Amino acid sequence: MDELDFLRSVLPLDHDQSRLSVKEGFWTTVTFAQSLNGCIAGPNGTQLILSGKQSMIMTHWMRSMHDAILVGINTVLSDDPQLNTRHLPPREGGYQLPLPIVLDTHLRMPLDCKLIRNASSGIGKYPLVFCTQALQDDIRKRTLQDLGVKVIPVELGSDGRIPMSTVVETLRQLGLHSLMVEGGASVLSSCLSSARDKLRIDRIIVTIANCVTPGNGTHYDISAQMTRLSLHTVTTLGGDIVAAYDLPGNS
Ligand SMILES: NC(=O)C1=CN([C@@H]2O[C@H](COP(=O)(O)OP(=O)(O)OC[C@H]3O[C@@H](n4cnc5c(N)ncnc54)[C@H](O)[C@@H]3O)[C@@H](O)[C@H]2O)C=CC1
Ligand SMILES: Nc1nc(O)c(N)c(N[C@@H]2O[C@H](COP(=O)(O)O)[C@@H](O)[C@H]2O)n1
Repeated sequence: MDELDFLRSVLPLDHDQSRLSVKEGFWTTVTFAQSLNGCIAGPNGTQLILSGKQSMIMTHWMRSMHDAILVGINTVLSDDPQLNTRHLPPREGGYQLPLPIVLDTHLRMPLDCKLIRNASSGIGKYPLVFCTQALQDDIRKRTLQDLGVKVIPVELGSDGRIPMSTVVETLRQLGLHSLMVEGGASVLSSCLSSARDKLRIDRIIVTIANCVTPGNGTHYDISAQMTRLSLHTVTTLGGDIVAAYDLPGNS
């Protein structure tokens, strides 16, 4: 099985198998890469390239299939990600890029981050940033908006965070139909925790890279009880294991 065969077997794709096909509803994929000892980043959130070449290409194909891609602000601060599809083979017309979504409660997004720089150079979409309602009239909001960033202030949940249900509802209202959640650790924790009540997760896709990572690496964690997922499909890509899971109760 290659990267595309894997994705065809785990995602509901359209007739030409290039995009997710969920016209009426909304599809959420949660995905991340981890080392064999369960780390998604190094100590203090230092970025680690865990995925091998093939599983990284699989992630970029997955990006090209979703309408939006979401990360937490710490991921932007530590990795300065591009969230694009640059590892895919060049083709005429390029690939549709997902809209970058950042959960940035206190609007800490650097004005010179790659997401903004790429968009202003015409090689990416301007990110959509969710922040607290308290920053509705803040100068930081206006500064980001002046650069082209779309900022959406929302009421925080009882945990002081942006509720994932509000994010999904907003994306639906914007006419988007699919979201790929890429992390980091806190976002994965809150998504996998809130899956029990508000956020419907349709597929979890994990790359288990063939590496062990040193030191006190970064893990995600959930405080709720143990949950057994159901294994949908598993394959190997290069030296990595790539597995797709469903949450219990999702049909
Ligand atoms: N291996 C992988 O696949 C990935 C690894 N990472 C790694 O994760 C690390 C960053 O993880 P974290 O520090 O945990 O930060 P994070 O990227 O998950 O961002 C967390 C921050 O987002 C904001 N936020 C607002 N609403 C939230 C909500 N509902 N849930 C969670 N956060 C919310 C808060 O300010 C919170 O502190 C980086 O080192 C990065 O390299 C990130 C993505 C993928
Ligand atoms: N699939 C995957 N494998 C890894 O080894 C990773 N470190 C990540 N990290 C995620 O990808 C983002 C970087 O994106 P760009 O390469 O800049 O497009 C990083 O911020 C994490 O979200 N993913």
